[in-house]
Amino acid sequence: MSMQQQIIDDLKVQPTIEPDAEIRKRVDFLKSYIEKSGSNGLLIAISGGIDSAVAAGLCKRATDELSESTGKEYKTVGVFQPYGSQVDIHDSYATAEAFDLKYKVETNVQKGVDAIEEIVNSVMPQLEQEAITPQAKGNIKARTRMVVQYGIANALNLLVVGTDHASEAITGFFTKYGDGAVDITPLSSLNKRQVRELASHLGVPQSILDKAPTAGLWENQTDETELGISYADNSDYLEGKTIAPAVAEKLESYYKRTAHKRDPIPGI
Ligand SMILES: Nc1ncnc2c1ncn2[C@@H]1O[C@H](COP(=O)(O)OP(=O)(O)OC[C@H]2O[C@@H]([n+]3cccc(C(=O)O)c3)[C@H](O)[C@@H]2O)[C@@H](O)[C@H]1O
Ligand SMILES: Nc1ncnc2c1ncn2[C@@H]1O[C@H](COP(=O)(O)OP(=O)(O)OP(=O)(O)O)[C@@H](O)[C@H]1O
Ligand SMILES: [Mg+2]
Repeated sequence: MSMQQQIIDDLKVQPTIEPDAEIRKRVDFLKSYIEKSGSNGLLIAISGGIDSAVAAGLCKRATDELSESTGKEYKTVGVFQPYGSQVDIHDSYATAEAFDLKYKVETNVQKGVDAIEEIVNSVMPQLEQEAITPQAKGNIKARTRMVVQYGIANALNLLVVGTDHASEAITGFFTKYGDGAVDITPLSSLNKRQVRELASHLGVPQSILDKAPTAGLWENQTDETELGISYADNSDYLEGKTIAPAVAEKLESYYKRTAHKRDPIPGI
């Protein structure tokens, strides 16, 4: 079997999808998992990007339908987590508006992130290192967001929803135990193109559909420039199409290098 086919099988990607059926299947998955876990609903961190907008739309449908069928309130809590000021925070609010989120809170992570950065930097000279890099600080931002999310989820008995999908899983493009540390991933097995298809069907605001995907961890970061691979190529590869051999090799190299983020923790 080719490595491409092996990756497609591992990440369970379909070459084509029927968006409405996918939405139904994923809403049902969330509903049955909420019931099985005995939780009161879902927490979704909303960044103003497309992945969290799609996830928020699925979450809200799931908890609305459960509330309706059981007569008990199941919540979707949207959490906006800027670091200082966030230029596109209006898109986070637009997501909440589009899906009529009753519960939405803003938890600025700057103080927490800066305090952790200071602690880490304070020991760098003893370890014969310079101050941490912007990339390492970016990962502290993602992990600080996670700590805040779990603080809220613990208090309200909610499940933390992740936005990882196959186009991120293949490159390991997430922070280990940061945005990768969640309870449930309703977008898994979709590539980025398919996430966009769901977004259109769910009614994600146009300004969000038009934006370049970004982790927003440092200035002018975009996924495609950091990785050096377009989401069109990434999605084609995951649909089993032939892409330029050099690009396929790059994707496969990311996949191998980041296996530790997808595998269970190694033990002896
Ligand atoms: N072979 C191995 N086996 C077990 N563990 C291994 C390991 N190699 C590294 N590690 C551990 O993993 C750590 C490195 O992984 P990690 O901490 O994730 O850090 P890193 O490798 O920097 O990966 C983060 C990447 O995800 C991107 N990101 C982050 C957050 C959000 C988004 C987004 O799209 O929104 C994107 C970010 O731009 C960056 O490219 C190492 O410090 C080490 O602790
Ligand atoms: N500023 C933020 N506020 C709240 N949540 C955030 C923030 N930044 C990242 N997150 C969380 O981390 C997840 C991973 O970010 P990622 O950039 O991959 O997704 P996205 O921003 O929703 O979509 P896109 O890939 O199009 O930028 C987000 O979906 C969101 O749940
Ligand atoms: Mg983003």
